[in-house]
Amino acid sequence: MVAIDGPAGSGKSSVSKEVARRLGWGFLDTGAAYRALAWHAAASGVDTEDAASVVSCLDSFDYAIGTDPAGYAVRVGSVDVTEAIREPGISAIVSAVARIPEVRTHLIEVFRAIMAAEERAGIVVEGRDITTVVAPDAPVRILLTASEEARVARRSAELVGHSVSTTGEQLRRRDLADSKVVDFMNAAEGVTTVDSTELDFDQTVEAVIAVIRDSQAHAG
Ligand SMILES: Nc1ncnc2c1ncn2[C@@H]1O[C@H](COP(=O)(O)OP(=O)(O)OP(=O)(O)O)[C@@H](O)[C@H]1O
Ligand SMILES: Nc1ccn([C@@H]2O[C@H](COP(=O)(O)O)[C@@H](O)[C@H]2O)c(=O)n1
Repeated sequence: MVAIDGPAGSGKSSVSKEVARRLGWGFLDTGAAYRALAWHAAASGVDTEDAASVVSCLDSFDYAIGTDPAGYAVRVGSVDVTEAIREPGISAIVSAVARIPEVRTHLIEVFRAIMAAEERAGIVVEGRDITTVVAPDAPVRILLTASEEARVARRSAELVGHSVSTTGEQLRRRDLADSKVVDFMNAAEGVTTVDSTELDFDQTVEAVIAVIRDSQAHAG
């Protein structure tokens, strides 16, 4: 198993997905669950700033996600929310949902169950607290970083019709809120940092695979 953490826009999901595809492994995007819960709470008419109300949504949160890096759907009940959870409106409210302890406890159990059920030879799991909380014993743990400037530029290239300054402001606000809950800016002991600021996408994938190969070689 490979655990990858990092700040918003550092390339966690795109790089992890490609690494998993090349290795023939599964891929788990944990941020999708927090986003889907934020979507579910909003769709249920709940005030996402009110922790008790969000917690009351957990019983009806029927969440499913695939682990095939070639393509996976995110579902809440019978609704495919794969696209909807990427909307800036969800990005704006997800941190308030993710800071609630009961939510984190619940979703960490969901992640561990998905990881345990993976049938491929391994799984790449990415998020904010995978290296430290969800899977601190993972054989390979990586902090994927990039300068704020590079991350804003990459995210802006994806979000057509949004100004760079608005995108940058949203990314900074989300990192600030999220980093009050978990530390994904500094590598914990035993975690290898991959800084992609000066790397293109393919070089970053190669750098992550090199860390995995190195760890496998040392494990014998
Ligand atoms: N090394 C790189 N060079 C250039 N572009 C990159 C690189 N790594 C990732 N990207 C691009 O940056 C964008 C953001 O990447 P991605 O969505 O994977 O980040 P993330 O860390 O999962 O973000 P978030 O936490 O906000 O979901 C994507 O368009 C991705 O293709
Ligand atoms: N392990 C994680 C993963 C995500 N979060 C929260 O979810 C938000 C969305 O994550 P993305 O990776 O899809 O951007 C993120 O901003 C965090 O609030 C988390 O807390 N822990």
